[in-house]
This record gives sequence, structure tokens and C-alpha cells, in this order.
Amino acid sequence: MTQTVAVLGTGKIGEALLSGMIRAGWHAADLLVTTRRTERADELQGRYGVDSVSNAEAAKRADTLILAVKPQDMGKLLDELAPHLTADRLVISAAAGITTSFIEERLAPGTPVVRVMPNTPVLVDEGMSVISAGSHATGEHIVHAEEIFGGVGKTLRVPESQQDAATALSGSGPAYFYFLVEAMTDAGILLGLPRAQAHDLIVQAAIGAAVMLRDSGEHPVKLREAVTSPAGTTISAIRELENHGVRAALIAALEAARDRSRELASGNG
Ligand SMILES: NC(=O)C1=CN([C@@H]2O[C@H](COP(=O)(O)OP(=O)(O)OC[C@H]3O[C@@H](n4cnc5c(N)ncnc54)[C@H](OP(=O)(O)O)[C@@H]3O)[C@@H](O)[C@H]2O)C=CC1
Ligand SMILES: O=C(O)[C@@H]1CCC=N1
Repeated sequence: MTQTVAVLGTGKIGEALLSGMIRAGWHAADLLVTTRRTERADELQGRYGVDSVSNAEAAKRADTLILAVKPQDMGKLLDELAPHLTADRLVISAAAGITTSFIEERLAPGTPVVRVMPNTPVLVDEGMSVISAGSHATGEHIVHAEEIFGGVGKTLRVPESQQDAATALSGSGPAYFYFLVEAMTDAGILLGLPRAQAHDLIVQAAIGAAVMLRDSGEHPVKLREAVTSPAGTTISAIRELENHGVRAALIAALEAARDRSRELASGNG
């Protein structure tokens, strides 16, 4: 049976997922989007050939609804959906912090809800989507979520109690790497390299390091040791990183992201 999937609140992550689903072979005719602004609806219809409908219409027509609004907009969206949504539909939320119980409490009793934390590399089919079942979601619902998000990268099942941590590591994770690239490019400028060259050198170092981490099966310490020659350049840099507390800063940063995800659970921001 053909399934209709609607993305509700098609902003950055919603569009990234939509584009990935189309690349993965979903037909535009089986996809719906909802937006708050008509210009955005026109843009998405023009770009992907998908129908843009109201949230109420999506609730009536879609078998699976992917909620991709900001956590602060989730309460309002659920109020709009509730009168039109029956408990035979699957609701997938991609919102940081929002718990499955927050959603279940606002929808028809028994509605299956799955919480997913994707990240923006779904745009290049290298996403990571961390998946948890709500209290009425079955194994089949989880498999369906894995089919959707697995088309644009990897998936991992975790208990919902680990979702805030996963959000800190994986949902926000790409931003930390972009931040590092930006800072290291600035360092290249300081050392006298043209910006474009500094950027290319750092990006290729990042790609090479990432592929080695993924494919070699080696522990990151071992990979770093292989770069760190006695009395060489790398150890001079590592000493500065340790002197400036970069390891401690990363631990504190991810803890702050985890805590912020917990705060967002109220839906009030
Ligand atoms: N960006 C990321 O890397 C990730 C984001 N997420 C989660 O995804 C969600 C969206 O984030 P992001 O894509 O960055 O944010 P965006 O603001 O880009 O997307 C949210 C979209 O929802 C629209 N919207 C808000 N309310 C409604 C409504 N009632 N009906 C229809 N559309 C509505 C907004 O419209 P308008 O344009 O008018 O504001 C906006 O386009 C968040 O909950 C976030 O936690 C999860 C993983 C990664
Ligand atoms: O910053 C945020 O809140 C969202 C959730 C994970 C990535 N971006």
C-alpha cells in the first residue's frame, strides 16, 4: 500500500529531509508539506513538485506526519492537528527536547508517536537519526521511521531517556565541526595563507580524518598518536589545546546542549 508522508513545518530540517526522501525514491505525489507562509509553500512546490496543504488537511490525508517545527511552536501545531488526527496515523517528531508524552497528551488516545533527532548532513545522505518509540509506537512504527530516515544516512535506536544527550552530540554535532573549521581557517590566515587555501586545507583534513575514523576501526587516540611525532609540530599544538582547556570546554558545551534540550521539553522555550 502506498503511504503518504507529510512534513509539517518545512524549514531547514524539514526541507533537508524532504529532498532526501525524493533522492531516495519517494514520489512527490506521495509527499505533502505544510508551511506557515505562502511564499515558502510556493518555493517548495516549485523545487520538489510536492503539494502544500494546511496542517488540518495533512492530518486527514497523510498516514505519517513528520513534525519539524521549532519546539516552541509544537504546542500550537498539535492544537491545530488534534481535532483532525485519528489514532491510526503515525506521528514522528524531529523537534529537540519535545518528549513523546508531550505529544501523546495532546493527541487522540493511543496515537503512535516516534521521536527522531536527525542532523543536517541528511542533505548529503550522511545524516545520523536517533530514534525512540513513544508509549503506543510498535516495532513496525519504528521500522517505518527507520525506512524514512535510513534513506538519508544512518539510524540508531535509543531509549527516549538518552535523546537529550543524543541531541547534544549528534543533532547539534555538525555545528561544532563547522565552528572548528572556521576557527582553524582563521588560524591559517594568521599563519599567512590565503583564506581559500586555508579553507581547502582544513576541509580536506577534516574529510580525511572523518573517513579514517569511520573506516579504519582504530581508536581516535591511536589515530592522533600516529600524527604526533616526538618533539614535532603536532605535540606543540596539542599542548596549547590542553593549556586552553579545549577538552573541558567541549565537555561543558555538550552538557549545556543536553540541558537546553531538557529545558525545551516544556514547549515554552
Ligand atoms: N536545524 C537542525 O540542524 C535540526 C533541527 N531539528 C529540529 O527541527 C525543528 C525545526 O528546526 P529548523 O528546521 O532548524 O527550523 P526552521 O525555523 O528552519 O523550520 C521550522 C519551520 O516550521 C514552520 N512553522 C512554524 N509553525 C508552523 C505551523 N504551525 N505550521 C506550518 N509550519 C510552521 C516555520 O515557518 P516560518 O518560516 O514562517 O518560521 C519554519 O519554516 C526544530 O524542532 C529543531 O529542534 C532537529 C535536528 C537538527
Ligand atoms: O539547535 C537546535 O536546537 C537544533 C536541534 C539540534 C540541532 N539544531
